[in-house]
Amino acid sequence: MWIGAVSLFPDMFEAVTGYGVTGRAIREGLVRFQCWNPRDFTHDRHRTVDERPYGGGPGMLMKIQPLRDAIHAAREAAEGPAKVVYLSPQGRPLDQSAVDRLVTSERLILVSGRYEGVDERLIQSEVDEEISLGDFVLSGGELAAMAVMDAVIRRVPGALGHSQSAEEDSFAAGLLDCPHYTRPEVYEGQSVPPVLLGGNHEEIRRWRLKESLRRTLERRSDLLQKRFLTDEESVLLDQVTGERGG
Ligand SMILES: Cc1cccc(C(=O)NCC2(NC(=O)c3cccc4nocc34)CCCC2)c1
Repeated sequence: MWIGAVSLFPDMFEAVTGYGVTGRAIREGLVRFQCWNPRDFTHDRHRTVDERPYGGGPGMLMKIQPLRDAIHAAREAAEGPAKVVYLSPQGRPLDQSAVDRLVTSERLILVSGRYEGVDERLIQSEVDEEISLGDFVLSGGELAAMAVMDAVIRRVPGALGHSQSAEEDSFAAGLLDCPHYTRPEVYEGQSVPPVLLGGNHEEIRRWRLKESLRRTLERRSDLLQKRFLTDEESVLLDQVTGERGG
C-alpha cells in the first residue's frame, strides 16, 4: 500500500511512521509513505501558504496554488490512480467501515488543512472524499490524517503479524471490547473473574463475548442497532438484558 500526505507540518507524521506496528510496516516496506509540504511549492520570497478569505471574516485560508501543486506532486509519485482524502470537520465521520473501504484503495493521498481550511473549488477539483475524526475543533487535519493512517495500516495484510489483537476482532466485529485482566490476581481488593483463571477456552470465549455485548449495550447501544447478531450473541444479549432487569 502507498500513502501520500500533504501537510504544512510533515514532521508530525513521525508519530505514525516512527513507532509501533505502523512504524514497522513502513520500515519493512509493507506500506510506503511520502509527505509533501505546500510550502515547498510556493514561488514568492516569503513562501506564502495562506490567503485572506473573500467576504472577509477572521482567519486565513490555505492558498490554492501551493496546495494544488503539492497534491499533483503526490499524484505523480503515486504512479497510479490514488484516492484523495481531505480530512475535514465537514467530512463523513471516520469509522471501521470507512477504514476497511480505504484499505482497499492501493494508493491514498491524505490532505490536511490548516488555518480556517481550504478553498471550496480546490476540494471540488482535487478531493475524492472528505473524512472527519469527529465533531470538535482541531488546529489542523494532521492528527485526523494520522488516525486514518494508523487504522488503515493495521488492516494491511501482514501488518499485525501474529499478534492480531482481540480489540481488532471485537471492534472490527462492531462491538466494544470486553474487560481485560492481568496479574496480580487481587488488586486493591478486587479479584479477577474466576472464569478467566479456569483455562476452559470455550467458557472464556463466551464470557468475553457476553461482556462485550454487555458493555456495548451499556455504553454504545447505537452500535447494536446497526449490527446483525448471531444466534449465540442474541442469547447472550438476552441474558445480559435480563441481568440488568431490562
Ligand atoms: C466542528 C468544527 C466546525 C468548524 C470548524 C472546525 C475546525 O476544527 N476547523 C479547523 C480545522 N479542523 C480540522 O481540520 C478538523 C477538525 C475536527 C475533525 C477533523 N477531522 O479531520 C479534520 C478535522 C479545519 C481547517 C484546519 C483545522 C470544527
